[in-house]
Amino acid sequence: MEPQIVRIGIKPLPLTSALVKSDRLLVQTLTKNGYSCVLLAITNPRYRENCKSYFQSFKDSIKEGGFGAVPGGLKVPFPRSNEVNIFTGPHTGTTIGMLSPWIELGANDPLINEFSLQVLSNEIAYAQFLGVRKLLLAPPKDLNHLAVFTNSLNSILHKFSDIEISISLPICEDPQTNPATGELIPIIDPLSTWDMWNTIRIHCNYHRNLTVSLASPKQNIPEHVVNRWLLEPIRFYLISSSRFIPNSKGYPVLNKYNQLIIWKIIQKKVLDPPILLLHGVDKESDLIANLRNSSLEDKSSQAYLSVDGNKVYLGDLSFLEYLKYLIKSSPSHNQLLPIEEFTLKNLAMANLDRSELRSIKSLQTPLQPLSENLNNATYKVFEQDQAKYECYERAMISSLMDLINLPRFQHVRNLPNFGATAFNTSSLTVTEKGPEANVQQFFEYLKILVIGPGRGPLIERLFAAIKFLNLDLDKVHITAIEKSPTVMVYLSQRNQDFWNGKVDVVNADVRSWKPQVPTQSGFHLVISELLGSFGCNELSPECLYSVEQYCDPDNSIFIPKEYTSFVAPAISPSIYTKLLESNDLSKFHACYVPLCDEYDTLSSKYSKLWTFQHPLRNGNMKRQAHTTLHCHRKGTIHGLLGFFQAELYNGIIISNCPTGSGPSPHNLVSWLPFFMPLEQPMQLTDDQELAIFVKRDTAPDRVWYEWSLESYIYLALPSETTISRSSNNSSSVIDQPGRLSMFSSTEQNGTSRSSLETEEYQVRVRTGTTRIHNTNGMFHSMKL
Ligand SMILES: C[S@@+](CC[C@H](N)C(=O)[O-])C[C@H]1O[C@@H](n2cnc3c(N)ncnc32)[C@H](O)[C@@H]1O
Repeated sequence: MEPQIVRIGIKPLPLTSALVKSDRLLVQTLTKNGYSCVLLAITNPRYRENCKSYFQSFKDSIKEGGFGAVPGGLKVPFPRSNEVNIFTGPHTGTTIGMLSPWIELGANDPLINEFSLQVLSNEIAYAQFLGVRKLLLAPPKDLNHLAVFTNSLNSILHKFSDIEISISLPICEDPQTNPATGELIPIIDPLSTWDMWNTIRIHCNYHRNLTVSLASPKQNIPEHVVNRWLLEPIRFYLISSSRFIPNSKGYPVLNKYNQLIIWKIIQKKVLDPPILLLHGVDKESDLIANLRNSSLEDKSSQAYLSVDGNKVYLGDLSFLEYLKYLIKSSPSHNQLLPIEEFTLKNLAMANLDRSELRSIKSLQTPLQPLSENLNNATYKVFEQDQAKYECYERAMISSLMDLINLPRFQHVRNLPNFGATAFNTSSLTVTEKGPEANVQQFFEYLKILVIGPGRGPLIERLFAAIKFLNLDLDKVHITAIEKSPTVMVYLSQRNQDFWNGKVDVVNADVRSWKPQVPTQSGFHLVISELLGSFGCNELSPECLYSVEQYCDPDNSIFIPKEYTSFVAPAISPSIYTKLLESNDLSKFHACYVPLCDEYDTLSSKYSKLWTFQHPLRNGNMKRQAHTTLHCHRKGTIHGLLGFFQAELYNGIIISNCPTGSGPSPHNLVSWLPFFMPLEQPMQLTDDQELAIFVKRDTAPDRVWYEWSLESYIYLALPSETTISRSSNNSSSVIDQPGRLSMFSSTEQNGTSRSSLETEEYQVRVRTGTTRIHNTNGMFHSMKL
């Protein structure tokens, strides 16, 4: 799929539409002027008046007990030709429909609600007839009856299965000004509009045809609000002309924060970018237009249309030109993490079908390099991660230095003139016939084992490290064990062509491999990269444990030396929707590698689960961890994101934790996170605690993870209340085993129990829980 071109549309003023009269002429003229689409109201004020008077007479007849005058008898008239704004024609392909904002879909009065639903149904049916498939709907007016609104909306979504309804909302509440002082009052809940959308979407069970359209903010808004919206299906991003300011030449420009939001949205949503929708640019009284009209000679950017001899103002095209410039300059204002840029670019080039991207097919299951052979393209993608190989090379240099400082390996150091020829690793020239020729037997080889070299990038780096240290290659013996027979063909060729056969390349599974010659045992350095997104999920512990018997447990060095798994609660409505649409509950019990534009963590930190250190010394590969995390912000958790951090050697760290969990380079691109979904999303309000349980379990032939969550709030209760409630066991919400976890803040400070009678207790109350997922690895496991 090619990266999608960002489109710019326009919402003309109702007056402009009325003056032009022909919707076809208006849409075609505006698209000729450079807009991709035009938003028009489906019906006009005449329809509103007609509907309202029908409703009034219906209500009157109910009162009078007239014929058929029961609420069920309401039948709102369908719009007539003089009551619609859009007619058939080729232009409907570039027309977006706006549903009437005057209806009250959320009215608690059943009659008004039914009336509104019927008006909406009529408008949608007409839009469907025209082939206008994307419709914009105004937000609910009465937040106290949101359920009424969503119930009507839900029935509409089910009735019109090919229509997309986009609810328009401000990206964030606008701050109010204190009328007395004129000062801005800070926004209490910057996620309030997101919260409204989230409720609507949950009520409608993540319906695929329900999207959101966001209005750009008046003031700068917190970054976490933008990030939250980026996970949502944003169809239109509305930009009012009032958000623009004139630059020094009088041209309209956006301020920095509005520019950044647009760049972030179009970059992160490059696979399906929203349409940028300008409105208000055809206001005759527009400040910027007036300013420019008076200061500039050039009026060429003012668009007009001649209708019945009159000039109708279509707006100032410099707004459109500015947005085009913003889109064009987006690549030089990168808002993405290196891994996001890398994977989105690869995805955009992968020529995926659009519907595939939205389906469960786009959810990859994690690679299993142990049980499946990777293909050439996958290895090539790995090899693009220069930062990873640089870390490995540094770890190799550092570990080799430590080894050659040992008295027994002094002889490996420094050969006169060595390095002049032998370590040109791209055409390695070794003078001996074979690795053991000319080498006196009393020398101890420095024996290095590379496990799973793939196409050889780690071996290449190993030669670079040896060259850097100017070691005597004759006294180094390198064995490489690769289990995939297919990549072995490439690796053997590379060994002959570039490494002069210096590497003893073995095609075997390291777990069943046995050394054939003395140089193939007693390894001093073992290098591998069998790490998955969650650390141990590519079964590195199992593979590395099997070679410990051929190493010196006290002196051998393993790269990586250790790796730790982490988790964080994940927000991912997009993955949840895909899993839901699969109609297969078992899919909620498998693990995935998500696309990088469809997840975020709800907590700012990650919870550490477990660590594998090499050598392991014992064969216990089972692990489990029960940890807690604090979530400051509200949100819906759709799963857990798994990450890892690996220490390659003495402080050289690699990790895929996005905000870092240690001094790892920020530009690693190999590992997206690991995703463990929840069958039932979990709602959290602000400042809740999350308890996470994850287990790594094993059987002789496989390894799997199980996971579950619980959420808690802390309540401050006077001590008497706490004691009486818990002593009579009347409350099931108070954490019963947690009577141990009930604690007094003063008690923690060392004050005696007897002095606490009137103190406050903090009680940890469980507010939610999930089931245990993937019990006994029934749905997902990694084959051994
Ligand atoms: C993640 S890839 C890394 C490949 C290479 N190091 C790179 O950076 O491109 C893991 C490699 O280890 C190999 N492998 C996995 N388990 C193995 C085992 N038990 N024995 C030998 N090779 C194994 C796989 O075939 C694959 O080539």
